[in-house]
Amino acid sequence: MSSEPILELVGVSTDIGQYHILRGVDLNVPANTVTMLLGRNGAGKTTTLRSIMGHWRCHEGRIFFDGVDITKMPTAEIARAGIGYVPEHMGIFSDLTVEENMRLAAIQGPIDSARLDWIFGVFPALKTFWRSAAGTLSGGQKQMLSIARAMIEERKLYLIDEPTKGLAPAIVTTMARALNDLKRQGAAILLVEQNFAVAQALGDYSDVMDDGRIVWSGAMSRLSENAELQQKLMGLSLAGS
Ligand SMILES: Nc1ncnc2c1ncn2[C@@H]1O[C@H](COP(=O)(O)OP(=O)(O)OP(=O)(O)O)[C@@H](O)[C@H]1O
Repeated sequence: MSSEPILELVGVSTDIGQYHILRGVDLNVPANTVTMLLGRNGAGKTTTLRSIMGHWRCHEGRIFFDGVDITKMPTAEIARAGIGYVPEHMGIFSDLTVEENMRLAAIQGPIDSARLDWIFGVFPALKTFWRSAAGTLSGGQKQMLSIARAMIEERKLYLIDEPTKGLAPAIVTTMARALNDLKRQGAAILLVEQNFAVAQALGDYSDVMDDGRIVWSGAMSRLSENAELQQKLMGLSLAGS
């Protein structure tokens, strides 16, 4: 890979209760790239993101972010170090307004108005519903708010779990544009995404998981050109899914 990794997992193993979910994950995310984390349902993608954030604690292995060992750091400190996390189930506060959700997400202080204008440009609905309770937004708007919360301050790395799941095509396009903007600003993104058109359009690299391990790693273009490889790694033709 061309650039130094901003994130490096070395032999990360995580148990949930009695189950061995991650079994020695080795993963590199190069700076200023989009790395796709792919694999069948239950392969361990969400558990990998949660282990990076310290929501699950790995019992073996090491996690380095920007050269610093974050393996045992408290989650809040990991976030402050510069990782934005967008969980699969949104992570927004339904009873609070859009504005309050955004203000709470700005962990370094007041919201930067230029950055907020950029977010309103990408997701105009958030401006329209600024003073509405987040719980009253549509599914797509909630997903936009969830991503916008992570975008409100500059982060070196974003971990984003299935941002387009269940969204209408027009909103998927908006979402993809927002992620592209983040990358153009110099961020790295580790993205779990089942929509192959999105994965193909955004991904520079791809890591495929199976049964708690990375089983293939390489340029996204190599995977998208090779239907046989997709079939072998994921048991399905991604292009047809
Ligand atoms: N809280 C939990 N308790 C018990 N098992 C869990 C828990 N969370 C996840 N698992 C199990 O860990 C395995 C990996 O789950 P994970 O959510 O990381 O997979 P995934 O690759 O993200 O899949 P999906 O696309 O379905 O979200 C699965 O077998 C799942 O059932």
